[in-house]
Amino acid sequence: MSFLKVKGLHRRFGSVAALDGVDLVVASGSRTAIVGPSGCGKTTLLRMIAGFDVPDGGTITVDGVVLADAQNQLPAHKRGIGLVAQDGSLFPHLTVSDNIGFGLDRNFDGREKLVSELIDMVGLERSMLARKPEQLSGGQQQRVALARALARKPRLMLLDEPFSALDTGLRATTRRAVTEVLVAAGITTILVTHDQNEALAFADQVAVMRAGKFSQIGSPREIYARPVDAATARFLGEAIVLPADIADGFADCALGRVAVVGGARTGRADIMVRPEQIEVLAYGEDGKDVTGMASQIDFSGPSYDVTITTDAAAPFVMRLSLPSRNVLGEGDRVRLRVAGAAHVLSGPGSQ
Ligand SMILES: Nc1ncnc2c1ncn2[C@@H]1O[C@H](COP(=O)(O)OP(=O)(O)OP(=O)(O)O)[C@@H](O)[C@H]1O
Repeated sequence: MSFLKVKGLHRRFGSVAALDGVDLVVASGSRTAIVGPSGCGKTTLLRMIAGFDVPDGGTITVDGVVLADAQNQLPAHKRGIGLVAQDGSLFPHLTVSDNIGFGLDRNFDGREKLVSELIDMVGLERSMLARKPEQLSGGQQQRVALARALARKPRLMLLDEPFSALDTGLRATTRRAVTEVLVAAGITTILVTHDQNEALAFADQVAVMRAGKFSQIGSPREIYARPVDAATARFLGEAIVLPADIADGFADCALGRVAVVGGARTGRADIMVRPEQIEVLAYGEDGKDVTGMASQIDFSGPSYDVTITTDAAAPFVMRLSLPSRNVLGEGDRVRLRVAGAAHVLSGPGSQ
């Protein structure tokens, strides 16, 4: 069931079209991740939904109620939407307890109990309630910011790169903890992130933004395996894009004859395979496989990076990361095979 609907949203700042016709539908209780390069409009969109900025055109509705359109603007505090920003934005002079309870009525009898429940919910010790934010780690501060946003029982939670200031380990732990809390509370959530792995791991719907609009919206697997174009493919991970001749469900390309998905497309088109689909096998005579040579080996413990150049008259060069079980040597010969199907990218010139 759709919960949030954004339709035709526009916002200009001078000559910059920060939002250039954004459409988005978010289902009740779901998790959406918005990814896209810096400056593409992600924060502007969240600020519009939260009610901190006003669109030039388009509509935002939640549960069938219009929050913003050309005529109406529901004030931010009446929208029932929580926002957790990159730095948590805690009040430095207030204790953790007062930060969490900030939006609650001072005279509300159950205030202390609710604050204690919220700190439990985000997995922090109650002994931290008396501390000031500066006495907490970055990850703990983000959990307090989440508890503060949850205190107002939001219908929709907006997370604007809330984990980006944390180092890799803490980032994954905090993300998992926050996801658990939001899922348990059944709160519809939108996460903005630069980190494609984070987006794919967090969301049931990923929306890829480019220059003020979404280039593709879909499930993490769909977006990863079936990107609309090469730019979207590369934004979500390493991609090998190569020209091919397509007929009868197969593509003839520099990696041999590869099965394709993507409709009844025939003729010349670009195809994409993910590097993990490339099987690098010991060299040997097998007329079906493409052969090549290894070079530029960078060993980094569990895996290593290697450049493979195919043996064709017009060689195809690709950089792969392989597990360190059998590290290839400089100049080693290999056979190559593509596991699974390649994806046909849409349109000419999608490279
Ligand atoms: N208040 C403002 N005044 C002028 N330009 C603005 C304003 N806010 C945003 N912009 C511009 O609008 C565009 C979109 O900005 P926005 O902050 O939404 O991008 P973003 O995708 O969130 O970027 P980042 O990932 O770097 O945070 C940018 O070109 C930005 O410079």
